Amino acid sequence: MSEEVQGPSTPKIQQQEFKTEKTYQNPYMAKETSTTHPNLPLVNTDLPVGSPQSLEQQQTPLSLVISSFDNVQTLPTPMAYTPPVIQPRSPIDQLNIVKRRDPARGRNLNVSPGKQQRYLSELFPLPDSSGQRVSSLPTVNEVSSLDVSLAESNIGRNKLATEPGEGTDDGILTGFVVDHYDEPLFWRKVEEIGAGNFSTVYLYESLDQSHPELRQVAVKRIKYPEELTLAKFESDAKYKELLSRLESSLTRELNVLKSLSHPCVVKLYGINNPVFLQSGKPLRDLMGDLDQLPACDMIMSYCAGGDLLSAAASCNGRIEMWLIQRLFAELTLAVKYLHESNVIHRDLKLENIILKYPLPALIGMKESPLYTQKNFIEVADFGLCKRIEPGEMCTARCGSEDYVSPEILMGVPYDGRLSDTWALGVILYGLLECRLPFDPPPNATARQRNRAPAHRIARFDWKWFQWAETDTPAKEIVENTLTRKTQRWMVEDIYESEFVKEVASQFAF
Ligand SMILES: Nc1ncnc2c1ncn2[C@@H]1O[C@H](COP(=O)(O)OP(=O)(O)OP(=O)(O)O)[C@@H](O)[C@H]1O
Repeated sequence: MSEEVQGPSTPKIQQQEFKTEKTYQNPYMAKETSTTHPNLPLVNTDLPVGSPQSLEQQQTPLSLVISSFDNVQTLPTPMAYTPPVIQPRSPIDQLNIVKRRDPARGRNLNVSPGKQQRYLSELFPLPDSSGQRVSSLPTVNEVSSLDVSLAESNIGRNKLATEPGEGTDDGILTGFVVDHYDEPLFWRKVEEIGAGNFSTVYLYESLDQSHPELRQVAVKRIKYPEELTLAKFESDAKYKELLSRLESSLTRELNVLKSLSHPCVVKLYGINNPVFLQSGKPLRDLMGDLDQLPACDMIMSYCAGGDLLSAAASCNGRIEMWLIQRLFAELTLAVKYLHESNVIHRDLKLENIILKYPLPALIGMKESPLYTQKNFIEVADFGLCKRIEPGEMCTARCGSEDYVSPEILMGVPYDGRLSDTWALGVILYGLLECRLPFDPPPNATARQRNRAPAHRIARFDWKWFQWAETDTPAKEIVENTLTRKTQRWMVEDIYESEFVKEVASQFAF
């Protein structure tokens, strides 16, 4: 082990067998049984670090081998995780998903954030599911609170046949401002600005000048899973279940977005069809007798700087510390606001932090009065969010795998707020170290590179590399978030930290 590489007190965990015999019902596949996996230790995430039990766990034969990394030029990331041929037996090994890499992202960044994250969600499968398998675990019922059926109503139905953006492909979008459904507004498509697993995002410009704030908008067009676009499955019970899951997920995203108002959270300005905001089952209401799913275009605030992952990639991950502090302070404010509003995000990651302006413009604002007056970021992508009751635990296993907390991986009920702060720790580590904490270490052996991040996450197996010898107030945030849930900081603790408080107290927005 290289002497100069010192990490936080990453526990080494005794290899134990899973005791659980829980059976998970996978709605898309045959029943799978979770039993013991020989290679995966049981991680008791409730043990305080330093406790006798925890120390006992450290006496593990699975010691992490860190050899010297003198010759490391780039940080390796496996292109794909090939699951073992054996029957999956632990909750983690049920995460049978393929990693995709977006070649446009992070091309020049010798850090592993330059990849499209593996995605796991039990809520609904990926739209282009050809090469993807979505982990689907204990079924949970996270239905939308909105349960208004507009089946009897004709609102919006006449719009379907002439859906401008998609249907006629003339690049003109007709939309309605939230809660003002009597008067349509029109936008012209400019270009595609982003794409995720569940949507494509476009820049649109207003065709009239009546609403200056709506002059440029980001339009998020939902991609439907292939299973729903193939009409031959329509009679299937499976199709109906999938449609209803997608619908509740979509309405949840829309209704939560509609209720939020914070400078550092993306704004939902409007929608191409009011039914999406008025009905609890808009897809079924709008489909009617038609054999196609209705286009769903969310009209949102536009962030000209793109996402933080791409921005970091564009400067080879070298973002100055003042800017990291500034961006992270805003992110903390946004998440604090969400949690105070009883909303958990569940998909916080670099790709979902979007910059209001391009990076050079943000850097140029450092010395300007705008520095304290304008927000730099918005948090986007509420596709996996959930409104929770105080104290409510979640069971849906979802998120992007590199950012997902150990308790979500292990399949135990989890506090969504603590899983969000775990993701904040991953993000801050990523910005500081130019790699994600649970990527294979820079000097990884071939065996370590083939191991999925999930295995390292379950062991809290991360280390400082670039920051091993240097101190910064940012480190305490990472060390107190990438830790066991019983010790993990809530967002209020992060907000109170020196690193965040120093900057956040200056904001005038
Ligand atoms: N309001 C916006 N302004 C500018 N760009 C945006 C905006 N919203 C999204 N984008 C871009 O589009 C990308 C995809 O958006 P989003 O994450 O909402 O889609 P998704 O399909 O839900 O993604 P995921 O696969 O991560 O769930 C973002 O990473 C970002 O680059």
